Amino acid sequence: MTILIDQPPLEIEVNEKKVTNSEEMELVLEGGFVVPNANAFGHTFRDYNVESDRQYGVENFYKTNHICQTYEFVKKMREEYGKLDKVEMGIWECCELLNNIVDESDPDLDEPQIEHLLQTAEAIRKDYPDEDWLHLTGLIHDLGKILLHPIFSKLPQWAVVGDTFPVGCAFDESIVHHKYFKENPDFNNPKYNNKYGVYSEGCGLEKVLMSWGHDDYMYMVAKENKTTLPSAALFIIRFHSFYALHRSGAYKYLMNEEDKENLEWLKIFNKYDLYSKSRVRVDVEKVKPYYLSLIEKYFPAKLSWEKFIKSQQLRALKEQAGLEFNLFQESLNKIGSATASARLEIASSTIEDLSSPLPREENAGTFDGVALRSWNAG
Ligand SMILES: O[C@H]1[C@H](O)[C@@H](O)[C@H](O)[C@@H](O)[C@H]1O
Ligand SMILES: [Fe+2]
Ligand SMILES: [Fe+2]
Repeated sequence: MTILIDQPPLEIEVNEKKVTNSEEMELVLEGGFVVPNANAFGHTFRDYNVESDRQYGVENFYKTNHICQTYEFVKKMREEYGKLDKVEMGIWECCELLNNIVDESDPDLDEPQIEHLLQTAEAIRKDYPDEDWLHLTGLIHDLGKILLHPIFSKLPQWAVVGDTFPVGCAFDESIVHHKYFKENPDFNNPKYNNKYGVYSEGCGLEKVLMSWGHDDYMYMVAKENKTTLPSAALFIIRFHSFYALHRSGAYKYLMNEEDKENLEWLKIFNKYDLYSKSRVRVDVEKVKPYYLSLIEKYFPAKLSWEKFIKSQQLRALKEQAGLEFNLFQESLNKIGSATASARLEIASSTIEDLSSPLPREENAGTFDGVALRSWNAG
């Protein structure tokens, strides 16, 4: 029997079987991957309203994210980060740097990101052994989270992670915690707050500005460094967090024919990205040679990345962070004082980080392998 889980299909159906074991129903993807019934915290995947240890942080994350991600903000970030002339680094080096990064927007995972990359890639590899490009896509899809790294850009979480959505047209109601968009300046701007906004029917997603974060950044890095990965891989990287489209079917009218084909692969990819999240760790050393061979096949040994933002952008970010700070203060009034002071500390340190002097240009050369290793060890 073929059934679908968790959302109505768009153009394709990912074949899944429902099998019964002694106590509960499990969902099995066509290739054999077993979709777990619950995430590592015992809740349904992507439940943004269930009370859990992560719920407060995740909701607060989306509040800030939805208020700060405006059309203007995205345009500036794309311009700045599209330059890609500051740092040279290989793909695997970047994976290793994600060893210390935890994503605050994710209700399903609090493991370091390198685990998530390998879990996704390995789950795909088992079910699609011949699609090596898709294994590598699994490995690299979240590498853009390097923007959070203290020795990289150190952007605040709201500017890096979480589900993404188009800016420049109306925010669809299917977007997680949609209510917080009311405070986004674009919400009341007649240029942007209607179905098409600055876009047109079938214009193609390539032309659509998405809220700024790890997806768009990694897409730029892969594309500009002339990866030989197929267009479906680049599409997956750029839109894998666009749940409003691939899960809820919103914004379909912006797609062109090529987008529709690529969306089929994205929907397959998404099952592995989402449901492979677990506490079971992959043996990094064991799988490393395989992934190094794929990296060599599809990428140059060193890629160019944009690491720092310039003063103008920094100022803009500081203003946004001021907004973030206010949000924290507002929430302080609502929660108990012990947690409140802890939150205040976090908020203030975000502001401090953003106010610290700009890194000097001469620091922005090739990565020093030794320095990187010692940072990791420390
Ligand atoms: O919280 C997660 C996380 O940031 C993922 O990397 C992203 O792809 C998802 O869309 C989001 O829900
Ligand atoms: Fe992601
Ligand atoms: Fe992911």
